[in-house]
Amino acid sequence: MEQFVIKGGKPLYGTVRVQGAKNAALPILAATLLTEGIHEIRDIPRLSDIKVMERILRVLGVKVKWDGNHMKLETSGIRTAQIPESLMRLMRSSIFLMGPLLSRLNEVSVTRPGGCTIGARPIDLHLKGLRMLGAEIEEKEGTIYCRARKLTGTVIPLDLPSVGATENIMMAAVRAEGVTVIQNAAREPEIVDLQRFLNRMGADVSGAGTSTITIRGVQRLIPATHEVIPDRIVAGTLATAAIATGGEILLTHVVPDHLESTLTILRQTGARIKQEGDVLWIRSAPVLKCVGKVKTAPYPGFPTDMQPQLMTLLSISEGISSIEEKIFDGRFKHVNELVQMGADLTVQNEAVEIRGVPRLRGAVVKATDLRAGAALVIAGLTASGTTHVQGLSHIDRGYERLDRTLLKLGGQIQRYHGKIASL
Ligand SMILES: CC(=O)N[C@H]1[C@@H](OP(=O)(O)OP(=O)(O)OC[C@H]2O[C@@H](n3ccc(=O)[nH]c3=O)[C@H](O)[C@@H]2O)O[C@H](CO)[C@@H](O)[C@@H]1O
Ligand SMILES: C=C(OP(=O)(O)O)C(=O)O
Repeated sequence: MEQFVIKGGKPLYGTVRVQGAKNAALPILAATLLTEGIHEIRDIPRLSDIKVMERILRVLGVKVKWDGNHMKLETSGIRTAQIPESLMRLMRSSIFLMGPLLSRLNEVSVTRPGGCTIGARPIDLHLKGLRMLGAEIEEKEGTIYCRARKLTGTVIPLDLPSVGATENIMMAAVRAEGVTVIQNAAREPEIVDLQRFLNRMGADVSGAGTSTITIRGVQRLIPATHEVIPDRIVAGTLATAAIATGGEILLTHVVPDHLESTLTILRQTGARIKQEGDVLWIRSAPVLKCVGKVKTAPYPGFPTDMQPQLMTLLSISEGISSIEEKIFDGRFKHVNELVQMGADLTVQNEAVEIRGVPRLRGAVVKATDLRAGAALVIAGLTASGTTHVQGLSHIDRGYERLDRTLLKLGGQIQRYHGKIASL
């Protein structure tokens, strides 16, 4: 079993270039299926989720060539519209294949996607959107069959601003006849990046970043070259780790505007943060302070994907804070692990009350999802003694060589394969 062994107590110092965004790269890779030809997608993080997307694309008939973090995809030879259950199950983002394949081949069959256990995560809004565009969808023995003789633009009001449903509908609608309007669309920066890529392919999409996205159907798309945006959650995670360890770091390749809500809260702990162009400078404070009440919310609110990492930081910040999780109903699995490390946390329905303690202590803990894993790594970096973080497959879904990045910043972290004698 792989694990990180972390000796806590070293402040992080140094400079890191932030990786490209997983949540931008995954839908964009799926969107390359919309038309045939050779696409080039640049700055893709080398993550296990990207590997799964690559495997699915290859099964569908796409030829893929890597050059460092850049990927060339030849999408001319698509030979099937069926995605095997074994691959669908590996991640939530497999659902992004629905929209593009339906548009390109008029049919697609998938099973329900897998992914981290952070809540129920239904796909009803994805299916509702595709149905409203004209798809017939039938679920039989676990397989969702989706067919459309023709897709036709319409007004699609979303019951809630789902990121994935917004993206799936955008991709399905780019070649639909007429105009599609997504109301109550999600506004995340990754959606703006998808719009940029689709428009580079010749689509006519506007409004991403606002609650109303308009997609005017076009007849033809062309392959495109695109560089994905920097990962705002990775930037936020590293900033949080620097503050928690009492360090000082520079992050390059960042869009500070994308991190506004995160930086506002991090500053309330007393940390100093300056931004200039695509660089963020973060310096911790001698005493970290509590921040009162925080609620996760759709963008531009405080991101749920930063909630566990912030919880670790507030666990060692003086005073009482609370975090309410408003997006996912099962995203507190890190709480017990942090308590095991000495955090003083009380769960009250959707919220956790956090009473800051002077220091966490090392323990053997397990990541049960991606950001919970990041939170436990930060906890290990600040704790007294040694922390063993298990469940690295979750962390590897979203962070490119996190251990190497932290080592470079002076963190004492090692990845071990197999059993460790002292355990
Ligand atoms: C690959 C990617 O971009 N993942 C991000 C995306 O996930 P994802 O796209 O899955 O998240 P959504 O925005 O869709 O989910 C938000 C909420 O809507 C609910 N919902 C969603 C779809 C649906 O059909 N029905 C429904 O009820 C979900 O259960 C959840 O409670 O946005 C989340 C919220 O910012 C982030 O945590 C994920 O990192
Ligand atoms: C929940 C996340 O991702 P996904 O939607 O891919 O499971 C995440 O990135 O924190």
